[in-house]
Amino acid sequence: MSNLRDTASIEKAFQHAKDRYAALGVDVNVALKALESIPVSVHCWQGDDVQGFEHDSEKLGGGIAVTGNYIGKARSIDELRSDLEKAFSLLPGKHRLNLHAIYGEFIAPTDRNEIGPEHFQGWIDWARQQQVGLDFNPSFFSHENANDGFTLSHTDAGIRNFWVEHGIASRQIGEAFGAALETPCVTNFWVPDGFKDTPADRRAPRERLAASLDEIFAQELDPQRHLDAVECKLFGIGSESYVVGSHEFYLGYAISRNKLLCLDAGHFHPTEVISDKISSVMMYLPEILLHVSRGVRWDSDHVVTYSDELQAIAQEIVRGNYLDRVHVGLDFFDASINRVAAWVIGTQNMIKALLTALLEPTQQLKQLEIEGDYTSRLAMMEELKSMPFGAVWDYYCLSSGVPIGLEWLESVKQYENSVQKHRSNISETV
Ligand SMILES: C[C@H](O)[C@H](O)[C@@H](O)C(=O)CO
Ligand SMILES: [Mn+2]
Repeated sequence: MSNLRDTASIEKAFQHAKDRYAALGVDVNVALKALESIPVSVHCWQGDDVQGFEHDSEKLGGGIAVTGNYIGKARSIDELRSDLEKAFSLLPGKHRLNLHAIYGEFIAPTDRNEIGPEHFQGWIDWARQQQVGLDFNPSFFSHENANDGFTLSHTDAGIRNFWVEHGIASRQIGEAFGAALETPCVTNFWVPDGFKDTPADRRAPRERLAASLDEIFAQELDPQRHLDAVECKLFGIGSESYVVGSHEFYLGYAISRNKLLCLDAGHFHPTEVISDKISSVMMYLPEILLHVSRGVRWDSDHVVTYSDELQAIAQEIVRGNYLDRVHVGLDFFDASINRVAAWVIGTQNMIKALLTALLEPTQQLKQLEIEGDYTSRLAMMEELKSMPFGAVWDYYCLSSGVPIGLEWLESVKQYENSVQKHRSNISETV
C-alpha cells in the first residue's frame, strides 16, 4: 500500500481523466468545486451502537437493532469524539455531525423532558473546534415511556405530554446549535409508534401523532438556525402491521406544516427506492432530509456501499438540481466491524456517489431523452460506468490532504491497535 501516495502518478492519472471527461463535455474542476461544498451529516450513533450516554440507559428499543461484537465501542463521550475525529480526519471535505438526544453530557440523571442546550455545550465547543455543523434528533426510544411501542401517539395523555416536552426541548437544543455554529441545524423527528398486529383503529393514533407534533412545532424558529424534519417508516421490529408515522402520513404532514420530509432508504418496501421519490416530493416541499442507509432484506441499517441505489440517489440530487434543497444524512449501525471504519466506508461511498453524479454530462443525457434517442441515452449511461472516476477521487483525496486508496484502512488499524483495543468493554449487542 505504501506506493499509493505517488503524487506525480495521481496527478498524471487525474489529467488523463480530466481530458476524458472534457471530451464528454464535463468540467472536472467544476464538479470538484461543487463536491467540496456538499456536507454529509455523519451520524454519531454508529460509534456506540445507538447506546448513548444517559445515566440509566436502557437497552436499545424502538424496533431497531444493532448486531455484532467488534472490539472498541466508544464507552464515553470523550472516546466517541476521539473516534469521530479519527473518522473525519480520513474523509475529504467538510461535513456535519448528527447527534441524538441520548448523547448529551448529563452530570446528574436527566430525563428526556429535562434536557437542554447546557447538556450539549461540550458538543458545540467540539464542533466549533472541528469546524463541523451539528444536526440533532430527539430520542423517542430506549426509555420506559416508550416500552409499549407508543410515544407521541400514546393513548395516555401523560406519556404523550412527556414526549411532547422532549420534542420541544430538542428543538431548543437544535436552535442553540444553529445559533452557535451559524449553520442551520436539522432536527429530525422519528417516532417508533406502531402495532405488531392488525390494529382496530388506524385513525386515532395518527390524529394523536399529528396533534402532538403540532404542539411541539407551535413555536416558530428562525430557519437560519433551525429546520424541522419528520421521518416516515413502513415497519419496525414489533410494529410490523402498522406504523403510525407512515410515508403518506408524514408527506401530508410535511407539506401542510412546511416541514422537511426525511426519506430513509431502509424505510420502504424492499423493492421501493427513495431515489425515485426525490423528484416527486421535491415538487411539493422546499427541502428534504435523506437518511442514506442500506437495508438487507429488511431495515437492517447496514453500512452504505457503492450500490446502484446509492448512485441513483446521488444522480437524482444532481440531475434534479436539488443540491441546495436536499440535506444528506447517513443512518447505519454495524457492530460487526470496526466502527470508525464503518463511518469511513459509508461516508466515502456517499461522497464518491455524489462525485460520480457530478461527473455526468447531465444536459447531454437529458437532451438525448428529449430527442427520443433512448439508444444513445443507454449507451452513454453505460459508457459513464467505465470512465476513470477513481483517478478523480484519488486526486480529490490528495488535494484534500487525506489518505489515498486504502491508506485510510492502515490508519484505522493502527488506531484500533493503539486506542480501541484497550477499551475493556465487550459490546452487549447480539
Ligand atoms: C437512530 C435513528 O434515528 C433511527 O435509526 C431512525 O432514523 C430510523 O431510521 C429508525 O428506523
Ligand atoms: Mn433513519
